[in-house]
Amino acid sequence: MINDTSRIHIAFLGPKGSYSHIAAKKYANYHFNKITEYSCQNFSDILHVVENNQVDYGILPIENSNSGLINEVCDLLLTTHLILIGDITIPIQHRILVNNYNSSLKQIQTIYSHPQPIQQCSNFLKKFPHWKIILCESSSIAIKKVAYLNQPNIAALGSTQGGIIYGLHPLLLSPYIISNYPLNSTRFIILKNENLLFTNTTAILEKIMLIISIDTKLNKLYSILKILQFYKIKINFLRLCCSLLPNNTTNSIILEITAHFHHTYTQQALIKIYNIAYSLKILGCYSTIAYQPYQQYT
Ligand SMILES: O=C(O)C(=O)Cc1ccccc1
Repeated sequence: MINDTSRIHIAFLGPKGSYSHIAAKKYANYHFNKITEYSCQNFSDILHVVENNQVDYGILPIENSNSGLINEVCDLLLTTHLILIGDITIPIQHRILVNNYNSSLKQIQTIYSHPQPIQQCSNFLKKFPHWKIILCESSSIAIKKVAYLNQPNIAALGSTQGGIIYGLHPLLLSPYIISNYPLNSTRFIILKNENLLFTNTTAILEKIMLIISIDTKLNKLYSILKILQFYKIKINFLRLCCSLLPNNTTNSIILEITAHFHHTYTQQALIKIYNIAYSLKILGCYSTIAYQPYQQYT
C-alpha cells in the first residue's frame, strides 16, 4: 500500500508515453490535483495492483474505433471484483518513430509496437510486406527499445508524446494516413477497488456495465435483447464470451447500456434480466469524458 495519501496513484500499461499513460494523465487532470503514475507491464498486472490496494485506480483500454473491443481486457473483466467508475475516450494518432529525423520509410526493415497499433494500422503496414513486425507489451516499451537499439532500419509505431520522451522523431506522415480510419479513438475504463457502485452521487451516471451469465442452450440472449428493446434502453456494446469447456452450460455476456440506474425503466429491465439469468453483476455505473481535439488536423 502506498502511504502518500495526498496523491492519487493510477496504474496504466507500459512505461510513460503509452496511449494508456496519455489517457491516465487526461483522466487525472480532469478529476484529481496530484497524481503519481504507476507503470505496469501488462493488463493483468494493472488489475493486480488495484486489487491489492497498491494504487487507487487502474486504467485499461476497452474499445477502439478501428479495431473494436479489446478481447484481452473483456476477458479480464469477467474475473475481477473491481468496479468501474468512469471512462474516457481519447484520439489516437499513430506515428512512425525513428532514431534519426533524416530517416525515410525506405530504410525501415523492422517495426516494433503493441498489437493494438499494429492492428489499427494494418492497411498502411500492408504496403510494406517486407517489414518485420515485432510485437511488444506496449507501444511505449516499443519506443524505448527502438531508442535503445538506435539503428536506422528500425522504427516504432506509437505516440508523438512517447517519441519525445525517448528521443525518437516522427516521420513526416499524417497520422490520418497511418491509421486504417482517420478518426481513430480509444475508450479507456477506470477501475477502483471499492464495494460502492455510486461513489460520486452528484454526477449524472449515464452508463451501466453488466456481466450476465446465461444458459447456453436456451434463447436467453434473445430475451435479454427483447427486454432492452421494450424499455428503449440503448446498447453501447455487447460481447458474448463463450466457455471453451465442453460441458459448460453457461455463457457470459458483457453488456454496456446507456441508462440511469435509478430510473424506473432501468430498474424494471434489470429485474427482468436478473430473473432469466444465472447471475447478474453490475460492474459499474459511470459517466463519460470524451476529448475531441481533432480540430488541429482539420
Ligand atoms: O500500447 C499502448 O500504448 C497502449 O496503451 C495500448 C493501446 C494501444 C493503442 C490503442 C489503445 C491502447
